[in-house]
Amino acid sequence: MGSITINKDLLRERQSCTFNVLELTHLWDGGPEKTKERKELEKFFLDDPELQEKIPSEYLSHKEKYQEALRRSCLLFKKIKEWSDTTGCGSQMDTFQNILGGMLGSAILPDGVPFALNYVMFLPTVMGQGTMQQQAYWVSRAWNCEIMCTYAQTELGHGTFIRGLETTATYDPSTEEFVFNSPTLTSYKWWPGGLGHTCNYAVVVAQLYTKGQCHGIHPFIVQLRDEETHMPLPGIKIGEIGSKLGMNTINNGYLGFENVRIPRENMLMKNSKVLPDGTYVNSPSDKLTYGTMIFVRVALVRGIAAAYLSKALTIATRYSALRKQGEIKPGAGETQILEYRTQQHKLFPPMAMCFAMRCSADWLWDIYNSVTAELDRGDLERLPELHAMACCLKAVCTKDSAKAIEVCRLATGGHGYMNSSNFPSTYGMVTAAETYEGENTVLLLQTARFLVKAWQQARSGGNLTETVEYLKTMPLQPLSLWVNSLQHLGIAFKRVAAGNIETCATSIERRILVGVAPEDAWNEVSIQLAKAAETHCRAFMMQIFINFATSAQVSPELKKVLIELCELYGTYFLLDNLGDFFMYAGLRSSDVPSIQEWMETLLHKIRPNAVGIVDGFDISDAVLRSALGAYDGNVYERLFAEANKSPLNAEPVDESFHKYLKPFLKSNL
Ligand SMILES: CCCCCCCCCCCCCCCCCC(=O)SCCNC(=O)CCNC(=O)[C@H](O)C(C)(C)COP(=O)(O)OP(=O)(O)OC[C@H]1O[C@@H](n2cnc3c(N)ncnc32)[C@H](O)[C@@H]1OP(=O)(O)O
Ligand SMILES: Cc1cc2nc3c(=O)[nH]c(=O)nc-3n(C[C@H](O)[C@H](O)[C@H](O)COP(=O)(O)OP(=O)(O)OC[C@H]3O[C@@H](n4cnc5c(N)ncnc54)[C@H](O)[C@@H]3O)c2cc1C
Repeated sequence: MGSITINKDLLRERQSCTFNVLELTHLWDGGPEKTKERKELEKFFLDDPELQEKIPSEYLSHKEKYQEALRRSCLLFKKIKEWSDTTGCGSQMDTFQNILGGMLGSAILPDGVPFALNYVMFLPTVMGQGTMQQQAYWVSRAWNCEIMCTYAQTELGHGTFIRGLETTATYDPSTEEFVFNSPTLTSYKWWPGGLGHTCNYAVVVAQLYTKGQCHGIHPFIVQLRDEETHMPLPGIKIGEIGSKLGMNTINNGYLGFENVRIPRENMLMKNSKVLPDGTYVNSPSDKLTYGTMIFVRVALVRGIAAAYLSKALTIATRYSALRKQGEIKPGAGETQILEYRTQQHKLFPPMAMCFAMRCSADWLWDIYNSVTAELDRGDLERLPELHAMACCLKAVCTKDSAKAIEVCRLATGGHGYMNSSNFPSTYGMVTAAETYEGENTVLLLQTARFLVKAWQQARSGGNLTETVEYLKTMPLQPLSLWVNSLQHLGIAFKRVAAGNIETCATSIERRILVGVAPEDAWNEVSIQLAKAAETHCRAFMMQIFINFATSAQVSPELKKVLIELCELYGTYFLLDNLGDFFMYAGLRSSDVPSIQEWMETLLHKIRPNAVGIVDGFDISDAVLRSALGAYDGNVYERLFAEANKSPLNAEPVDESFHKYLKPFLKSNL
């Protein structure tokens, strides 16, 4: 390879950018201090040669991949402690978030961190559902990695319908122990991250039986393996579930129980309890058991959906600025593919989505923290709204992100199909989030349940919480003529959501009136219900983005870009769902050409800043891990270098030629 210089087209793009890229980086990170901290953190971890990949993981066997991931995880977590002890810079929680779900983790362990569940689910469950004594004991042990833990809820037979879990925990007052059993094959735990060969403890969710009565599902801490030998304890049947579409180093496992006994104190008893004599004490709300799932859904919107989309966009946009293919005007010379309006339509709306996701994630994180504090004071009033918003934002953002990452891959043509583009592993990571922590359709239906209730509340003149307030006002406002403005977009999205919710509510009512059972009516209308939840989420994201773009304390140049992206978000989804806007928002077909033109003009306006915007995400090459997306744009040299890492290129003639191909060819002479 020749000497590395910055690609000329990328240089030109950077020179023509109209805003200060560093200002965007600071805005994205949450301030200059945060940017500084992130960069120091990245340097500390990514400059360590021991944490760098020696052989691309695609060329390792399944077992080697796991072993290498475990080696790096141990080093990584030692370094996290070193980092916090020596720098005092940033809270450990920030660092963990960056490692487990954020950019840093994806640079060092792109196919998943086998320790993730210890931090993402075990610790939050103990903190949310354990008593003070339980927290004091287990949190420090797990936090300091004296033990390694996971969260075992899903079973072979049930993932969504958790009330149907089959694992049993039966209380034995004579020994003050719970006895765990897996009565059927379908009751085996299946999926928990790190369960296969990494963890020695787990929170296990099981049906609690005491005094002959079942009290539903509850969380327990169960030791799985000996702390010295790591051998499975008697009665524990444990293993790994095998190779998957992605996340192949997170070590998902299975787990069965045969009369496994644990002390009574290992039931997490902050909410409900079993007394030594076996008396069951009820929780103030059975929904509190579901708290950890809310936490992870909240964390995923930023940590997975927005973060991985920003990576895919950086790769595809830089590549599109330097890749030349064909001519727009014959004889005018080959054009950067980013000049094609269709290419801009592939890349710029996802850029807008990325910003909308980030604003929504910040809002969600804030309300998560305030509602959690209210729950601790026994106030459950805002829990349904938090649950509803966490569900729909998790579903819509992971869906948009996965879809957009695939569009980014397609936008890079054949080279995007290479593992060295880093699209396959990025997609594998994000599409998993469409399923785990609540399958997306199921989560949308949870939001719909809240929305239909809110609709009924609005009709009967009751009070409504912040996110559904519009259900009261929207139907009353007269439909006005269409105006191409952000304000009108915000209202139109709410009208569409309100209209969809009303359609569902009246469809259900109509069916019930003619004698359909309410549950059947719900199922019959559920296609529309899932859609209503999505339109509610979209209206929410539109409004949050409008508030953010119009009130951001930034330079006029950057503000202009934010507003353009915000308008693009609105026009893109409007044009993609015209039927809804015709039905509910007063749009007429004669309005459409001007909106189409508005959207096309926005693509044209964003075009000169496209590279600047993705540069503003400030994702280093070590984090991007992409031959197509590196900052210098030396794509072809990098593709060659990556191809030469293929073990097949180690010898000019592979031994299989002599073994198979040569005899075969000769036999045909
Ligand atoms: C340090 C941190 C760093 C973070 C970094 C970023 C992250 C990085 C991550 C990378 C690593 C990846 C790790 C992968 C982790 C995956 C782990 C899992 O999947 S684990 C497995 C995850 N598994 C799943 O997610 C399973 C999905 N299934 C479920 O969640 C539930 O079973 C269900 C919701 C579907 C139904 O439940 P069911 O009992 O049949 O309920 P009904 O329908 O009958 O409704 C009854 C009432 O309850 C209400 N309500 C419901 N939920 C909640 C809630 N959470 N709250 C409050 N309320 C709730 C509901 O509204 C209703 O209210 P109302 O109308 O009566 O007033
Ligand atoms: C990579 C990965 C990591 C995971 N990690 C963990 C972990 O650490 N710990 C853990 O406990 N679990 C984990 N899981 C399991 C995960 O939480 C479940 O897979 C998820 O909750 C979905 O459940 P399921 O697989 O049973 O799907 P199902 O519920 O069987 O869904 C199949 C289909 O049925 C539909 N469906 C189901 N119920 C309804 C309904 N009520 N209404 C309408 N449609 C419905 C769904 O929409 C979907 O289309 C992980 C999963 C993955 C993929």
